[in-house]
Amino acid sequence: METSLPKPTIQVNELRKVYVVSQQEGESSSGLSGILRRKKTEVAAVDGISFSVSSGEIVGFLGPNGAGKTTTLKMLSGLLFPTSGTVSVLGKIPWRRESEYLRQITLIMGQRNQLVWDIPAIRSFELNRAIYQIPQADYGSLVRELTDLLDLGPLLNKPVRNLSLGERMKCEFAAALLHRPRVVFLDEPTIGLDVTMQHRLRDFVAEYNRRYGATVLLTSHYMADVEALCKRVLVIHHGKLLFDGDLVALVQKFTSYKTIVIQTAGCGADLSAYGDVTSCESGRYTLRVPKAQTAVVTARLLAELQVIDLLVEDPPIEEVIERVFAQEIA
Ligand SMILES: Nc1ncnc2c1ncn2[C@@H]1O[C@H](COP(=O)(O)OP(=O)(O)OP(=O)(O)O)[C@@H](O)[C@H]1O
Repeated sequence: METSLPKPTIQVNELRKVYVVSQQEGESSSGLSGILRRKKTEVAAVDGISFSVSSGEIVGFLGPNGAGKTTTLKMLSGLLFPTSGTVSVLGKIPWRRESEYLRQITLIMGQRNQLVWDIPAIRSFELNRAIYQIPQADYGSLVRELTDLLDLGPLLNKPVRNLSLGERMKCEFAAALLHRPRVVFLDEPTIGLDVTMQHRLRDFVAEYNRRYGATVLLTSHYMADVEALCKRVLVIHHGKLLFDGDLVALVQKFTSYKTIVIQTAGCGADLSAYGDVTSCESGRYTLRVPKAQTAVVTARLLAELQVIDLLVEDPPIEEVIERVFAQEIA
């Protein structure tokens, strides 16, 4: 008997979004002629991307500024119509904005806030309770659970404008997840936060995913977020998908060298025969070595020098991603 595979939670096919932008043609002496002589140009912000995400996956969506990430997330959450292509999330077409759909998803944007500025966060939560028709019987326990997970106790009754950025983001997360969405779109959720708060929210996303099996699509310029949360990444550049696969495979595919860090007594020696020396501080040399030669060079370093400690690492993920954007495939 043939068994059919479960349908992906998110299915995107040949998705495109073209913005039409009007631009002033050349220099003009009068403002009026500038208005009259406007040229329309098209920007393909998302240019035919296809991917699918299974239930419960946390997928990182990476790309440089202007790559098309936010535009994609807006289409997936129903805020924008696409120019062409199809999307199905939880079996629904997002831009139809059916309430049954909107009740199962959320979009959290680090640079936008949904909490009302002048009133305490708990009042905004109550507003969301009404909007999402959360039964009164469940509401109390949902608020308590999120309050415990995010340590919101002392924050909920202060006007939002008096909260720090990190405190506000924790309340934003709680407000956006009160209706317990099955699909969570996160657009730069930790932007501008200090390292401790980034860590806190990262742990919270992992816990939310574990507890409720939520599917998460995350954009972040902080690679620590991506490394901690996402086994799989999608890389987008100029609206096109450059890579879809495991983060480990991405590192393997786009790196041609390893970094060897050795601790020696001092920095005086010339180690250029072993590889490119990128730095030395207090006897701690960092060398770049072609991937294929790592084992040989490591053995030589240990045999020929007085090495106190040695570490072999992949290049930092930020560097790998830059290579992907530059399409420098090793
Ligand atoms: N409303 C709009 N009208 C015209 N062009 C737009 C509009 N929104 C975005 N764009 C353009 O579409 C492209 C993709 O933008 P988008 O915001 O999706 O990128 P992004 O990957 O989210 O970037 P960032 O990391 O900077 O947030 C950019 O060239 C941007 O200038």
